[in-house]
Amino acid sequence: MDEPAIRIESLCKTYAGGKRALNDVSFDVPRGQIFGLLGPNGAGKSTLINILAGLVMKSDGKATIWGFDLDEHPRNAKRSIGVVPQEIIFDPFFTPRETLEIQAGLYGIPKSERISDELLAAMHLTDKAHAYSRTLSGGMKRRLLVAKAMVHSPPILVLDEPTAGVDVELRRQLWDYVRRLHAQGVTIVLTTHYLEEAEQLCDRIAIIHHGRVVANEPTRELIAKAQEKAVVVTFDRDIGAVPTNACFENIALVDERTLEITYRKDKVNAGDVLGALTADGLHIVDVSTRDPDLEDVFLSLVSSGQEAA
Ligand SMILES: Nc1ncnc2c1ncn2[C@@H]1O[C@H](COP(=O)(O)OP(=O)(O)OP(=O)(O)O)[C@@H](O)[C@H]1O
Repeated sequence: MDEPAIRIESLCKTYAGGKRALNDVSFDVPRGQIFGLLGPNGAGKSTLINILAGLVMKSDGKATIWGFDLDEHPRNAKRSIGVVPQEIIFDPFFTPRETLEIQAGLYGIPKSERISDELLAAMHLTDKAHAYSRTLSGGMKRRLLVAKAMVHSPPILVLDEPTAGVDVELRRQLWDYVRRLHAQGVTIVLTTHYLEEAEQLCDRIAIIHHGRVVANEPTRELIAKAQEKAVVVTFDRDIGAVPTNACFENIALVDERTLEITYRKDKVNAGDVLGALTADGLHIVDVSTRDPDLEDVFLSLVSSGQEAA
C-alpha cells in the first residue's frame, strides 16, 4: 500500500489581519520515514503543523492524515497523529503521570490499555512520575510533551522544533527515542533549524520559505546537491564550442571567454576539470572556485523563494 502517512494538497492559510502564512503548499510524507520540515523563522512550519493538529483552521486546500481527510474524518485523522508543540503548555498542578492519564482519557483509552508508565520510562521520567509538572526542568517538560503526544500510540509523531534551546544530552536522548519509534514503524515529522541534525536523521527533507515549498527531496539528493562544487574558468580567447566531458556535471557560458563548470566533489577534483579543459586545447588564464555545502543549498533555495504577499 503506497498511501502516504500525510498528504497535503494546495494548503493555504491566511491569518485574520491578512498574513498569508501558507501559499498553495502540497507534499506527501511517505509512511515509515523520518521527514524533515525545514525553513527559516516565520516560514510557516508551525502553521502547517498546527493545522494538522487541529489547532489552526486552514483557509483552503486539503490535508489527509493516515488516509483520513481532516475535514471529513477529523476524529480519525486526529487519532492518527501525535503532535509535540513548540510551546510548552501544561497544567502545572498535575503530575507527569496524571498528565498522561488525563490525556489517555481524552482519547477514550481504557485504563488496562494505557501505557503511561512505559512512556515515562522511555522519556527517563519515572522518578518524576508523581512530582508536580511545575517543578520539572525545561528539558523534563519537553520530554513529558513527547510522552503526552504518544499516549494513544499514533502511527505518526510530529515534533515542532523539539530541540530548540535544548542541551546536547537531552537532544541525544530525544533522537534515540525518535529512532526507536521509527524502528517500530512510526512515521516521524520534525521541524528543526539545525541542518546537521536534519541531515543525520531525516530520510527526506522539505524546505518551506515564505509559505511555499521550495524543495522536497530525499536527504541524500539534497546532500548530493551540496556535493556540487563549481569552478569559474577564464580562457585567453573566445570559446568556439562549449567543451563536454564526463567529469562536468553542468557547464554554462558566463561570457565569451568564461565558463562556469559544476562537478561532483565526491567523484572528481578541480584538477580533473582543469585537466579536461587543457586537454581540449584551451588556455586558462584565470580560475576561481565555489564550494557549496548543505547550508548553501538551503540558503540558495530560500533566497530564491518568492516573497509571499
Ligand atoms: N496567530 C497568528 N496570527 C497572525 N499571524 C500569525 C499567527 N501565527 C503565525 N503568524 C504569522 O505567520 C507566519 C508563519 O508563522 P509560523 O509560526 O507558521 O512560522 P514558522 O516557520 O513556524 O516559524 P518559527 O520557526 O519561527 O516557529 C509568520 O509571519 C507569523 O508571524
